[in-house]
Amino acid sequence: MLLTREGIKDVEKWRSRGIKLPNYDVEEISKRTKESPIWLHFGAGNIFRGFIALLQQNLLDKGLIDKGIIAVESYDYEIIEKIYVPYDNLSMLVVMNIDGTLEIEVIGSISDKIIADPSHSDWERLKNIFSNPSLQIASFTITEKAYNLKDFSGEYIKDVKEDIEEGLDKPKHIISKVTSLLYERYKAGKYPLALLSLDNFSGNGERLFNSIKTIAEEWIKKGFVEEGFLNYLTDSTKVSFPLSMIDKIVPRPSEEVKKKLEDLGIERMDIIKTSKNTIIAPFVNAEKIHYLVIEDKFPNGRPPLEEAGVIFTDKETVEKVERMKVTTCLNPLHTTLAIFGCLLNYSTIADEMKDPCLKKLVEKVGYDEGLPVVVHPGVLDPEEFLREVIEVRFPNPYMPDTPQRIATDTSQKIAIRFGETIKSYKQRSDLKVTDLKYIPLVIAGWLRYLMGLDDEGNPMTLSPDPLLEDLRSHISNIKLGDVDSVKDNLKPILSNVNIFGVDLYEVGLGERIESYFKEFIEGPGAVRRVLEKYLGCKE
Ligand SMILES: NC(=O)C1=CN([C@@H]2O[C@H](COP(=O)(O)OP(=O)(O)OC[C@H]3O[C@@H](n4cnc5c(N)ncnc54)[C@H](O)[C@@H]3O)[C@@H](O)[C@H]2O)C=CC1
Ligand SMILES: O=P(O)(O)OC[C@H]1O[C@](O)(CO)[C@@H](O)[C@@H]1O
Repeated sequence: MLLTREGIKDVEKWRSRGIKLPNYDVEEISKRTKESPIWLHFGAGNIFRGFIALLQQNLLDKGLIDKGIIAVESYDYEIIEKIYVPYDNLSMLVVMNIDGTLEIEVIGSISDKIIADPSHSDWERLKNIFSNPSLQIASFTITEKAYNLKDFSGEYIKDVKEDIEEGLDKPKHIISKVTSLLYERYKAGKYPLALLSLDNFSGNGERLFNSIKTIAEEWIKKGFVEEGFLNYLTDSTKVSFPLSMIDKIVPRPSEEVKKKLEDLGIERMDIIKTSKNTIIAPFVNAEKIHYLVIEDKFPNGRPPLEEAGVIFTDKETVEKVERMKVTTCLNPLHTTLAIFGCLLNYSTIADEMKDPCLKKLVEKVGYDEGLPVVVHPGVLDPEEFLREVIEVRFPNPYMPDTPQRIATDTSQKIAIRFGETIKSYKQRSDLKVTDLKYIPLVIAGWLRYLMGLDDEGNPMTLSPDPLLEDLRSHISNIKLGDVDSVKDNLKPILSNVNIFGVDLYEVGLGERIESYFKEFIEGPGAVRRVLEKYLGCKE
């Protein structure tokens, strides 16, 4: 059995194996989408295929719409060559239920794919789509770092610098590419459009807006575009940047799932790692539970995604719900498990939840330190959400999620995941920052992680992170077992407002973190001993 448009025509074969097929004519929908595109999605990776495309498939299945989504890849073209082209843009979603059952569904709602590179023939097509009045949404799952125009010293990064100098014709950075494409839309008739960031961080829409605006302003200064373009971008009845909160755990594809699919007779299910480090397969494995809350600001209309379970609401509610998830009830816990999971040599998040120390640590970070500063968003209940994360989602033994995946880019996430809670404690008159014990313990754990040695003292591979070299230049002066070697080496990190959102010494936590760190490096096994000491979790 082949996952291709031809292959899925043998309907009985797929259905007899319990695999759900699109309830619509995939070819016909693809044709209509190309004639009159409504939705482009930048970032053709796992979450797009396993969540966003599923929502559109639900609407297509119900006959509520007649167009799919066009996947756009601006960074890792191998994804398109190896995972889209050979499978006619189809993907296979494998939902891992908590009772071990799998729900398998072929997703046909990705109607076309585009390589967003000015030197590729697709670029003209992309410009045409951006000039088409029918387009309603350009959405993004491109990872948090892709929105950055500057490095930590405040300088434009190389590609951005060159894009600013060279103008609209050959942009390299995704934000310059999108700004250049928006200029096509502006020239074609100032048509409305929603630019929807679905990346997992606070104020995602605002950050997308600010980055695009910065490029537009630089191009105005250079005379490449006129002021009117900026007016178009800043007029929310024309171009909107809705905020969103996205939540579905979509781990990297697992070998076990691949084998199960092959056992069902499905061929060519190989997992690949691209040269840009994307780990991807023709299938996507994911949990069933998901939440998507979006600010309802779509100047050119949108598909009725509420019929697929999306919550549309106002900006304030999205902000609250997003703060709840990203800064207290899910992602800080995930990062906690990532750091200590790597140090203690765990290979799945679910296994970590069986470790009494780690379960207790996430309970402390979530219930004791996070919940007190959460503002109830109304549309979801924080305590219930947190309970579901700790009791149902993280412990799902069938989810092949790894601490190493979540540890990726920690330096980019830590300000939001922990810094926001620290700031809230600082602002509240009834709370003291120095009441925080477990968040500082996790931050000290991250510094210990950066030593690149597990708790036994064996070398471990650190997950990719754009600041890794920089951070390691300080940490590598410190030796496991030599508390005196700490000296002032942690100071440049812990005082860096760009990393934590606050200077941890100024708020009164720097010394506490240093002290936990010193305990963590006392020698092999110290990480486990320190957790036992502070959590009282020794079995
Ligand atoms: N995987 C998950 O469970 C969830 C992910 N998300 C968000 O989606 C993002 C992507 O996640 P996945 O699709 O699972 O990862 P992935 O690794 O499968 O795909 C990453 C995508 O981002 C693109 N990308 C990476 N760096 C880029 C850059 N500098 N410029 C432009 N594009 C770039 C890649 O080319 C690829 O299309 C996450 O960082 C997160 O913000 C949100 C909710 C759940
Ligand atoms: O740490 P990241 O890369 O943002 O991923 C966090 C994980 O948790 C989630 O926030 C769950 O929604 C997903 O983004 C992802 O599975």
